[in-house]
Amino acid sequence: MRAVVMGSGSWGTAVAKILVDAGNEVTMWARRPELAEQINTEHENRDYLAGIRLPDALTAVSSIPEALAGRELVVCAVPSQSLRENLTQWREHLPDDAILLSLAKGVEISTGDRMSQLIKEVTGFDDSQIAVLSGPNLAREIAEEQPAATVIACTDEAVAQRIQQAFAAPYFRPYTNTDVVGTEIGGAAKNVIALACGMAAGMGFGENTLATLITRGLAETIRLGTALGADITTLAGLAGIGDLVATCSSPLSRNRTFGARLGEGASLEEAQAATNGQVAEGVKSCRSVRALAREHGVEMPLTEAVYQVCHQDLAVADMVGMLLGRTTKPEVYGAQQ
Ligand SMILES: NC(=O)c1ccc[n+]([C@@H]2O[C@H](COP(=O)([O-])OP(=O)(O)OC[C@H]3O[C@@H](n4cnc5c(N)ncnc54)[C@H](O)[C@@H]3O)[C@@H](O)[C@H]2O)c1
Ligand SMILES: O=P(O)(O)OC[C@H](O)CO
Repeated sequence: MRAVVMGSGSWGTAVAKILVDAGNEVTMWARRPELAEQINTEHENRDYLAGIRLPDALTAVSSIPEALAGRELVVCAVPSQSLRENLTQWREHLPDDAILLSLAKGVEISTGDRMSQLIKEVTGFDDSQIAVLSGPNLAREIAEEQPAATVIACTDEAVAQRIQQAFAAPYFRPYTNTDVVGTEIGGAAKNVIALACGMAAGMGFGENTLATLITRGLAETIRLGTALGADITTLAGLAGIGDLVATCSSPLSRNRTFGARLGEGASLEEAQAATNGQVAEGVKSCRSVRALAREHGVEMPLTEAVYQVCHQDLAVADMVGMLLGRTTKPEVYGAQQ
């Protein structure tokens, strides 16, 4: 396919490399002309993926009209809270028959929109032109060509299969799914749970605590997802438990790392400063995921606790008492408890 990746952060760059390695004609859009120049001449993106040699065939531009002209696949690789603002600028230059693929794992704070909903609102495109990609995909590991898999979700299965073909590289195996809601909710919710796991690790807790947070994090993700119409099996797959395990366990995760800094005693501002401008989506999305849960009458205690730490000055140490002091319950998956 003739593809463009709009956004040159760590995941956008890794995805552009996958698309080239899978045999597509690919360009990237970078906001900063000097970054586009670096990719074109030095074949490296030092700010986000230092040390990774990018394919010679991968080009970059900083002009939006030039980036989008004649593209069949437009990959949206900017953070979720900035997608609306970016897409609004891209809109008039999008080919009418393009397929838009979202990489962002978040829920918009101002509207509660998932990314596919936001894309539909801004572009007016048909659902069959809107897809999402999500899975256990830490950018650096994939840029190093470590084997991994992902999910491409679109309500139109044939479109999902077309994108699947475009992403099939020797080290990257895409699966398809028509459950866009489940795929998106899995990606957004796991960032919040990864913050909680990081906090636990930062406080010095071990694997029992981590496994408990991952498992109960999955339980609340399933409750929210199914309340929104997701298929529970999506959340049992790569875009659910798969991504949850990778993100909650890996020191490469920005969300887990952010949480760990808080658990070690850093303030929110100090943890933010340490990200070097890279997005930890869960810090913002804990607000919108919590709002969605409340709107749908779904209990999400871990998300609530992370929200209170990030936005209501709850001390990380007090989070433990808040979670363990809840009333006792049976362990049931899919129920509203
Ligand atoms: N990095 C990963 O391992 C990874 C993997 C899977 C999914 N994701 C998701 O992909 C999305 C993009 O992540 P990333 O890792 O590439 O992010 P990043 O922070 O590394 O880069 C963000 C990119 O978006 C650009 N951008 C454009 N408008 C922006 C704005 N208004 N504010 C901030 N940045 C703006 C930045 O210049 C930068 O090129 C996120 O939703 C993230 O959760 C990331
Ligand atoms: O670095 P994070 O925490 O944004 O996570 C990256 C990916 O979403 C993992 O699949």
